[in-house]
Amino acid sequence: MANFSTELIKLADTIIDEKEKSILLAIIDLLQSDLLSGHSCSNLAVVSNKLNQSSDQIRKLLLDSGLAAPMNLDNKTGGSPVIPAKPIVIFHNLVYLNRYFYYEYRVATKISQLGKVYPDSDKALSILEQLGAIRNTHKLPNQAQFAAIQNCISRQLSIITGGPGTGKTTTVTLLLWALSNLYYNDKLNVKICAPTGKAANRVKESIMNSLEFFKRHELPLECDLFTMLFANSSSFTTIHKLLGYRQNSIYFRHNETNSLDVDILIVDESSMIGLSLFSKLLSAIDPLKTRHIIFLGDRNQLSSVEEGYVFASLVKSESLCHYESPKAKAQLLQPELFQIDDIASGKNQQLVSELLVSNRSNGEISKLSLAILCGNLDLVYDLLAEGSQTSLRPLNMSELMSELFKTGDCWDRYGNFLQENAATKIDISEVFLAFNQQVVLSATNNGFFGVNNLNLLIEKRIKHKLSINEEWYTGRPIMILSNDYALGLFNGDIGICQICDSQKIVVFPDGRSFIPEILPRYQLAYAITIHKSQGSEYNNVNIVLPDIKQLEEIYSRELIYTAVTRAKHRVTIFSSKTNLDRSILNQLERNTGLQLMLQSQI
Ligand SMILES: Nc1ncnc2c1ncn2[C@@H]1O[C@H](COP(=O)(O)OP(=O)(O)OP(=O)(O)O)[C@@H](O)[C@H]1O
Repeated sequence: MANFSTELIKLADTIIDEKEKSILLAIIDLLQSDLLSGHSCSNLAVVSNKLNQSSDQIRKLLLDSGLAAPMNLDNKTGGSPVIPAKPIVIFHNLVYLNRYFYYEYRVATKISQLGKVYPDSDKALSILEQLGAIRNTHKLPNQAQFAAIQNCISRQLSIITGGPGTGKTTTVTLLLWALSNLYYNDKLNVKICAPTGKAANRVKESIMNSLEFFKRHELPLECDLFTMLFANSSSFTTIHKLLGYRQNSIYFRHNETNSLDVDILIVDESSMIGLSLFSKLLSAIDPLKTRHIIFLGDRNQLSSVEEGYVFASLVKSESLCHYESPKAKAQLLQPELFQIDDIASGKNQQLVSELLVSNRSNGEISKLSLAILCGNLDLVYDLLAEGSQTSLRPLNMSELMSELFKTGDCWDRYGNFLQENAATKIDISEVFLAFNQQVVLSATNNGFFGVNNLNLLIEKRIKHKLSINEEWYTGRPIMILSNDYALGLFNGDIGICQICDSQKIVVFPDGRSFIPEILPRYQLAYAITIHKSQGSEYNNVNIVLPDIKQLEEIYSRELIYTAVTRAKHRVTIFSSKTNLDRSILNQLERNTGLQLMLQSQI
């Protein structure tokens, strides 16, 4: 992005008229700042408003400067429209840097190319009948899950969205069983990927748990596919690994000219995928080779850290549940009063299947997250006041530390665990298990209540408990902050230190270990940002919303929903009422032209 704007500024500098030049430079500045905030483009009306010019004046100035060209998707003179070779593209009322227009356009094109709807075959019908029989006897899958499976079987590309515990993984596991039976004679090449290593490991674990669940409930769903999946080390992977990352390159080994050799592709945590990666992933899919591609995710979570709004746009392009409608609100908050069939959103052949009912026993946390989604402040505060699993505390460091180090709980328990095992050669998987029980999530890295300071304070207490002064000790958790393709370590990966024969190593959940000196940039991981917590879950989550003026903009419904839904058993929010209100009432929307493009029948 930096190169783009440097080039653009150079071009704008050649404009002779000083007034025009200054407006152009201001537009470039706004474009860049929108990209940094996650938008893929700028809204012409907003730009003109900020610069005190009319939209027509801004459009004319951009076009006359020679820096921009209009793009009209309806204007197809033989084949697909050609994207103008200008640094700026104006599409409807949106202003793009050329590259980002190209990414969105490529996503939209690919989505329409992957829109194959398969006719109902006898075999498919018979498999659905078998699944229907299982449903009758075992009450699983439920109606919405069944409809989602039906949708996915009948379409080349489909989306399953739903909050935590709504049964996305269960549905996908059943779907894999159905597909392996459908294509019985073929040796299916199935890949299951996610944007981060942590999320890829989690989906693997969740599918294993689903299979265990089926076994316990005696569902007759044995098939070789699962044995094959778990035997092949590359079945569960990150999107970067799947596409074949290359060191020091933004290009992958797999692309439109060297497509992925995969029959069925499942992509988990899709809301975390930024625009450029989404575009590159779809480009590497050959519609003639890949039979099914299924995107899974929670459309209400925070969007990717990078620019783009792809998953939410795709879901919105065919959205069925509007949280603002009174009926939807009533259904969401008291699903037990409604028949599951009322809520089931899937119908045969829909692109998007939405699962709404949580199967988790933690009723309070799912109610709280739904009240947040509905923007119902009264209900949120009632739930926080009355709940045994949910609570609101004032933002106060001594209250926070007493909660985190309550005797025998949270980080105190982790400290006890490390202390009890200090003399033995501890099994690192047990350390991970103890560590992953709890987390502190802050909205920011900096400041008194930021991740950096919280980590220092927590570590000080842990070290005090262990009576040590050393920097590295068994149990010290760190989070990697940048990608290192050579080591195969990625932003967000968490490792834990183990001292073996006086040597310190950092072990990662896949068992690989490194000496700390060769690790890419990292930070302590007792506390992490809410953004970094996406794709993870913990029993006990403590959320901190610091009072920092600059943070007001980032406080949003998506942020607080993402933080709350990381919790499985307990969530405590440390915040002022102002910040919590602000978070719940502020719904983020990113600028994007993707929905317009999808409607344009590319
Ligand atoms: N139809 C159902 N009836 C009863 N239990 C179910 C049903 N579907 C899923 N479950 C159970 O609910 C729990 C959550 O399901 P699952 O892991 O599939 O949800 P998920 O949406 O993938 O969750 P997450 O987003 O946290 O990964 C599991 O214990 C699963 O066995």
